[in-house]
Amino acid sequence: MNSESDRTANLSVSHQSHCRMPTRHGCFRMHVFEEQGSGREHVALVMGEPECADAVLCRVHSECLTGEVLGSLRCDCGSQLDDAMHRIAEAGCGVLVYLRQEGRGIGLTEKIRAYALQDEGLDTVEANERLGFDADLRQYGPAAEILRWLGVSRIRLMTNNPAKLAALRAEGVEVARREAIIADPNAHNEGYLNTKRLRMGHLFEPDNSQS
Ligand SMILES: Nc1nc2c(ncn2[C@@H]2O[C@H](COP(=O)(O)OP(=O)(O)OP(=O)(O)O)[C@@H](O)[C@H]2O)c(=O)[nH]1
Ligand SMILES: [Zn+2]
Repeated sequence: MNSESDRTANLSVSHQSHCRMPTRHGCFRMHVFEEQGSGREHVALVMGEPECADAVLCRVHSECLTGEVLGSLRCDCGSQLDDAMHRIAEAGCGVLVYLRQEGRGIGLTEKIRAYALQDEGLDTVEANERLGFDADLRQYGPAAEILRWLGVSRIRLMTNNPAKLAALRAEGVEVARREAIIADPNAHNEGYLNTKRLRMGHLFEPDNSQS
C-alpha cells in the first residue's frame, strides 16, 4: 500500500473512519469516505488483505433503499448485495464499494416519482427521461479512488452492467474479469430486468467473461 500522503493526493473522497463490522456473511472492515462537494458518505467493506491479492473480487454497488432496506421486489438490488457479500466472504478476500447514488443518481424522491410513472406504463428509462434526467447519472470516480486508497488496482468485478465496467476502466481501475451477478426474477421485477437487458445493455447470461 502507498503512503497516506500518496494515497490522498488530489482525491475527491476523503477517508473518515473505520471499524470492524461483523455481518451475517462474516466479519468485514468497514471504511467511510466523504465525497467533497456532495458530502455523500460512501462505504467500503473489506475482507482479507485485498492489497496483497491479484485480481481482487469486487462489487461496486449503488444505493437502493427500497430494495436493500425495505425488501422491495421492484428490482434486484437486495439480492445482488447479499450475493456479493456472500461471495466475498466465501473467497475470504474482497471489497464491496457501496456508493450513495440512490436511484441511479437521481435520489430517492425522484426514484419514487419514476416508480409512479412506471406504474402508469413507462419503463425505467422512459420514466427517468419524463422527469428530465438521463437514464443513468451515476459516477464511478469515487469508487476508483476508494479502491486506490485501499491499495487495490486490479479487480474481478461482479456486475452485469457493461457501462459500469467501462466507466471503472475509464477511471483507471484494471478490470481483469467480469463475473455475472444474477438474481432470480419475480413477477414485480421482470419488466425492469427486461428493460435493463434490452435498453441498457445489461448482460444476463450466467457465463463469466473477460469484457
Ligand atoms: N431512476 C431509477 N433508479 C432505479 C430504478 N430501479 C432501481 N434503481 C436504482 O438503480 C441502481 C442499481 O442499478 P442497476 O441498474 O439495478 O444495477 P447496476 O448496479 O447498474 O448493475 P449490476 O452491477 O449488474 O447490478 C440503484 O441505485 C437503484 O436505486 C428505477 O426504476 N429508476
Ligand atoms: Zn434496487
